[in-house]
Amino acid sequence: MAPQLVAKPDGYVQPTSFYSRAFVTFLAGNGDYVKGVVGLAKGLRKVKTAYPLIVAVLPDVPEEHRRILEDQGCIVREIDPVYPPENQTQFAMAYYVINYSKLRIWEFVEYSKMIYLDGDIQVYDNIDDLFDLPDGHFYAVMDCFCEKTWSHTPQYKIRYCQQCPEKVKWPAEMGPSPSLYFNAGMFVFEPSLATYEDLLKTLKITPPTPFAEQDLLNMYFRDIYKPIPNVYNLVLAMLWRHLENVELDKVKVVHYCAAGSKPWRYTGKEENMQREDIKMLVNKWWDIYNDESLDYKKPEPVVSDGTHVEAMALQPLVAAAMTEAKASAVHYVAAPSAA
Ligand SMILES: O=c1ccn([C@@H]2O[C@H](COP(=O)(O)OP(=O)(O)O)[C@@H](O)[C@H]2O)c(=O)[nH]1
Ligand SMILES: OC[C@H]1O[C@H](O[C@@H]2[C@@H](O)[C@H](O)[C@@H](O)[C@H](O)[C@@H]2O)[C@H](O)[C@@H](O)[C@H]1O
Ligand SMILES: [Mn+2]
Repeated sequence: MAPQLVAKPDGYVQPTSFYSRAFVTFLAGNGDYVKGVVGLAKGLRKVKTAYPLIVAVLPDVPEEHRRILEDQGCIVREIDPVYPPENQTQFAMAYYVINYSKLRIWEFVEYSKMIYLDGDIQVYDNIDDLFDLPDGHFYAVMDCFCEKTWSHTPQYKIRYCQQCPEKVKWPAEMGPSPSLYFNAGMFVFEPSLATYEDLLKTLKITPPTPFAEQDLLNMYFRDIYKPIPNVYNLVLAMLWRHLENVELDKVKVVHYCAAGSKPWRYTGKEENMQREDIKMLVNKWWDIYNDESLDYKKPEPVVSDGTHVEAMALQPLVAAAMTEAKASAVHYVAAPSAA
């Protein structure tokens, strides 16, 4: 059954899908980040999200890892890499160069609203309400400038952080204080081909910087960026840098981005990794990862009496409808000119 098609203002024929909303994450390489994505898929299932999880994979993600993700109810979509212009930049982490490929998710225009989540994020409470935030803005949580990964910046040098702007004030002689800056491990956005093309065009003329695509996104969306509370993306460094800004029992989303905090690689040896709150959060991640009751179960046939079927169970049907819609979309667009 081909879903109805809707022509959008920019001429794109958009298939109305079962979901015009979805979570999306990004996976590159044949390493252990696939564990992060499996954990994320199970965490989203545990909080009973109504929306699917799309995994944008680079070509170097092996078939075996793609199968593992599909068996966990994910919709796996291959994307082409995006490289920054030739550069001599020292990225904060050498592998950040692959993170520019995240920009491909703006092409996922069969969805009107998406929430991007890094693979090293876990969702511990339902955050579907974020999909209802007003359109036309870019929502994300403010980052912290206090880790040494920020030592290249003027704010780090004067110990200024947007998390406590009163503690060390931005000096007038340094000009206007920096715009609010978000962590790009989690954000609410609206896919759009026009935005996608413009982002790639902007990338081509923007010298790369240490935080790679995160810096580019902050510059690009600066005028429509709206901060959301840090319960939606707890950057772990907040625990030892700005504990006064954190209410751990209210946190819904944890971002395991501090050095040594990736649960699937945790050794406890790095700085801050012996903290009780860090050990608790790493164990919490493993409890979900190891919970077999959270594994995806192939769906029973969709019942005809309208009973709500768990969203993740509809994945394959949605993916099939997408493919069919895209095929008919191509046919539809071709028909008028043939007339
Ligand atoms: O080898 C890698 C490195 C990164 N990533 C993806 O890129 C995201 C951003 O990298 P990371 O989270 O390590 O950056 P951080 O937030 O720790 O600075 C990860 O969450 C993954 O989704 C990946 O798939 N494979
Ligand atoms: O490629 C640039 C990266 O930038 C961000 O990394 C974090 C991480 O490096 C922490 O160690 C820092 O303390 C934090 O501030 C910084 O934002 C995003 O989480 C990640 O998804 C990716 O976009
Ligand atoms: Mn991350």
